[in-house]
Amino acid sequence: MRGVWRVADVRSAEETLMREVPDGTLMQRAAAGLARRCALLLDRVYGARVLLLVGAGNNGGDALFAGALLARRGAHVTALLLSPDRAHPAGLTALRRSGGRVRTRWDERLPADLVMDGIVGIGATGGLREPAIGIVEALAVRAPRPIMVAVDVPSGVDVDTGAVPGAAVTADVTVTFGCLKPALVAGPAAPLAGHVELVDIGIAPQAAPALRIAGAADVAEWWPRLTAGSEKYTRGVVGIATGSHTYPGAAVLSTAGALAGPTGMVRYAGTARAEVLRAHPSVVAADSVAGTGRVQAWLCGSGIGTDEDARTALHDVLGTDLPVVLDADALTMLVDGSSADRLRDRDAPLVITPHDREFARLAGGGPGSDRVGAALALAARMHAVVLLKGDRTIVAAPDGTAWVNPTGTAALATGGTGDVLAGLLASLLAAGVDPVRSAVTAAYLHGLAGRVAAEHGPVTAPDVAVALREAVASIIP
Ligand SMILES: NC(=O)C1=CN([C@@H]2O[C@H](COP(=O)(O)OP(=O)(O)OC[C@H]3O[C@@H](n4cnc5c(N)ncnc54)[C@H](O)[C@@H]3O)[C@@H](O)[C@H]2O)[C@@H](O)CC1
Ligand SMILES: [K+]
Repeated sequence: MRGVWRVADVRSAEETLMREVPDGTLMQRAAAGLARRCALLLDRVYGARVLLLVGAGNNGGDALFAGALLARRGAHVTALLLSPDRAHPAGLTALRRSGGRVRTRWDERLPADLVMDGIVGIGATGGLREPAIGIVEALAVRAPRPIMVAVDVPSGVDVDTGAVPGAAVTADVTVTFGCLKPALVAGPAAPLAGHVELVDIGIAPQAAPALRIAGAADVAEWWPRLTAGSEKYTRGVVGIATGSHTYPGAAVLSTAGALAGPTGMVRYAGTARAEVLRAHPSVVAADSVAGTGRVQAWLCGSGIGTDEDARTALHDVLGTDLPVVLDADALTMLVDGSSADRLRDRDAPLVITPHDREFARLAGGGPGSDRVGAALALAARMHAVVLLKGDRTIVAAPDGTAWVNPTGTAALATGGTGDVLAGLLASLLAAGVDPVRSAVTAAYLHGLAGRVAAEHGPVTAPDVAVALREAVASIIP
């Protein structure tokens, strides 16, 4: 698990460390890491043209010291000071001593193979301002485009939320210091960071992380293991109430997702039973939730519709004391309030898996640009684990913990992939995996499956279901 910390926690960790090391040590470590990464990005440092965009604070200081290191290796380094009176004095001295040049006016002709964005870092408030906006926009359309390296964070983003309030830098690489920050991994800011590289400057935040990122090792650890004594109920039997005459595909896909999980058996309940059995002969099928044998978790939602039968299915699923995943149509039915009593009376875990439009219906407004904050608020209000889908899927728990999924891919933006995800998630719940871990694991493997499927051409939801098995096999020893 990797942690992601907010600005206040980064600052307090920096202050603790700064009391123990000589002045300027942290900035020297940051600048050394930054210069090393920039050198790798350039074909050749000697003779390369490097442009530093230098703002008023220490972020500009990092850029100046890193520029000095590159200048010493023979790069032609020019610092453009956006607030000439406030540029980091020691950084300026170091750059000048190393042969770097300093400019205070933007000029279209300033050459650049590589641009270092040291306009603003964790001290930022609001979007970029002039003259930075004009300069960043001009560089973004320059041909050939220079390599853009953001110092700590791309300037212009809201570091704590990942919102992008106005103009912002789009980086190829972000070299960040000490720890990851929310804007590098979540919200509309995340894609602006490009490839994120973490430089260890020795800080160790003590606060709980604002966000967590699971890795393959976590997923492997949480995945239930088979033992000599395993049978279907120790592995977990999952109930699937999805699909309908009109949308049998949703039932087939969510069942496929469940079968790729650790489940010992899938029981299907609904009117797409013929199609489900044809695709998956191992499934035991019934017409209704009430007529289904013993299960250990339910998935209700996708393709089930919102008619009387669908409402009965939802009501019956929520009436159990089992963990439940609600998706798609089940979320639509939740909004009318008719299941409110059932929700209120439940103690068992509830996981909901909305995309943005479903989220808006449930929450009374879209997630906006603070996706983590919005997901956490809905999780607390509904006493549910919220898996908010997106290219950086968020998992938010009612206790205030939040995760962001690192494996997402645009290849998954195609109809029916959410059904596969929900099936896998329900399968993990039925196996007794904690609801947050189930959601995080399902998102992780689903993303990986999307990537695997994309290696063979354009991706459809059945491809993702098939690739899920390969993704599971690649992670679970
Ligand atoms: N504190 C530390 O120990 C370390 C800090 N480091 C660097 O220092 C940065 C933080 O430095 P600072 O606290 O000086 O803050 P910043 O350099 O992030 O920015 C603060 C300055 O930028 C101006 N500013 C704020 N919002 C702006 C906007 N939207 N557009 C343009 N200008 C804006 C403010 O007037 C302020 O003077 C980090 O991001 C990192 O790059 C690193 O050197 C590592 C060590
Ligand atoms: K920056």
